[in-house]
Amino acid sequence: MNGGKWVDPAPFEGVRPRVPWWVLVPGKVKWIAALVALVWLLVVGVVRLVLVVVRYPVVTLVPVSAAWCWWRFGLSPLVLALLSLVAALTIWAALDRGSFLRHGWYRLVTEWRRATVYVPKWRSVMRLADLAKRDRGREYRPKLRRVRSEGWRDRVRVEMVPAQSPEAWELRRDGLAHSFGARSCRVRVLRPRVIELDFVHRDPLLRPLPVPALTDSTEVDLKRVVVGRIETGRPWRLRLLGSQVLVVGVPGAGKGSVLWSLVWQLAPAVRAGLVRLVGIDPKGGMELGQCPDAFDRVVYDNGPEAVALLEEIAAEVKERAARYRGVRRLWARSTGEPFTVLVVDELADLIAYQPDKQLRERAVRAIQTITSQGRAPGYAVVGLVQDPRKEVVGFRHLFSTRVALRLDEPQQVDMVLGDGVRQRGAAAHEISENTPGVAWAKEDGEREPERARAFHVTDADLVELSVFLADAKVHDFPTRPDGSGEVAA
Ligand SMILES: Nc1ncnc2c1ncn2[C@@H]1O[C@H](COP(=O)(O)OP(=O)(O)OP(=O)(O)O)[C@@H](O)[C@H]1O
Repeated sequence: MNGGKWVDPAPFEGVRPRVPWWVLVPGKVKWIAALVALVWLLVVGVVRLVLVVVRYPVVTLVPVSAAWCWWRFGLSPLVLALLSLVAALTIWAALDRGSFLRHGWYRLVTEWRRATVYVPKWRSVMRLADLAKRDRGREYRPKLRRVRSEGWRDRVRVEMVPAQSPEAWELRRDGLAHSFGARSCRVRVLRPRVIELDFVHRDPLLRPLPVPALTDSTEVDLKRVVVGRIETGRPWRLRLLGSQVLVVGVPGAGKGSVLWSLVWQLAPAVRAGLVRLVGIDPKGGMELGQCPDAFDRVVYDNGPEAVALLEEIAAEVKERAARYRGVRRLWARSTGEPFTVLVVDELADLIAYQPDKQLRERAVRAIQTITSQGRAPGYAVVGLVQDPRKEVVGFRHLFSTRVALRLDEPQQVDMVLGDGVRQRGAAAHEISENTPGVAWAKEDGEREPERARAFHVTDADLVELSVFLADAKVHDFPTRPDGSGEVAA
């Protein structure tokens, strides 16, 4: 003892044995923890198994069913079942190829591509493309979700890592396409944190589309006029009511086909007087002169006559707008007034290349009035242009629907479709010369642009259109002198 304190005469100097903490946990708790861990492992295993079956239903369920069939009934019934399956699939493919591809073949392709392309390469591509991030020793890797193959493209759903934006993926589109063996890659945002990558393997718009048959039905929906087909096979619809349309493309890109597809679909309504077409063709009638019967009025010039027509329409727009003010917000059939579509081929000839400054300025003012105020009173402008530069169409923003056919430079795509749309994949400057009529279209307010092809309206179709739209004429047939009315053979 030292002043009331205990002093150990011989302190223990050996290494104290270190026992793991769980040794100290009471036995009962250990048993419960082991049970919970076992159940957890079991649940994880079952969930993983279910996920594998959900992701690869064909390659898991078919062999498992075959094995069960063999074990239960023997080899001969199994062979018979497999032959019946092949026969059923062949009949299905022969009877309805579309549904066989969609629900049968593409499912198999989906599983194949997921298992052989996306899963094996995902981790390394994400790391090399700098899309996976490390923080405090933990790796944050984008998650590969659902894969769907549609033949021409694979849709790969991805859950981004925190703090990642779709722009990071848009910047790496080319690298991703090469890494996963696709021709191109596009990025679409589905919802917060989830994007879908389209890996495109071939162009579904390679073949020209014939125009549909002309009908007598005047029930054309001016908000969704079908002018062709989009990549997925659905109709390509252009909005005329409540919108202004700008179509841009280099010579030979197929601007004419977009224009005539519109006119073709409007033809029954034009014939019934529900829609009025007015045209200006500064190329002297090279384009609109192919079917003048479609137009209520048409001017083949970019001079005073064309400007006077524009000013007349601008005045009509103002007058109708004044009448509608406070009564209705948007034109409707019930007004009894025709919906007017002003078609201007080579818009730049009127508003940029016209050498007379006064005429040019008057044309710009009139077109600006029609595009900015024409929406509500039922006036739509369809402007066709080869060159989208600012000096040429300084008020591109007034056109709420913009169509970019084949263009020369990437900057032109930005000018037509707006900033950032090309980065998402709308590469109008990469459209092939061999596919005229293919375009990227974008409506204001919609994030994603659509790739589509307009109907191919041939010269023969235009003759048919002229006949359809020409006023009914009564022809006098030669009659016999006796007045019997029979035509001599
Ligand atoms: N949708 C289409 N499908 C198939 N071929 C098309 C299509 N559109 C146009 N073509 C063909 O491409 C060629 C050029 O088309 P078009 O004259 O319409 O181009 P454009 O852009 O109007 O040219 P320009 O500016 O010189 O008038 C024509 O031979 C036409 O037959």
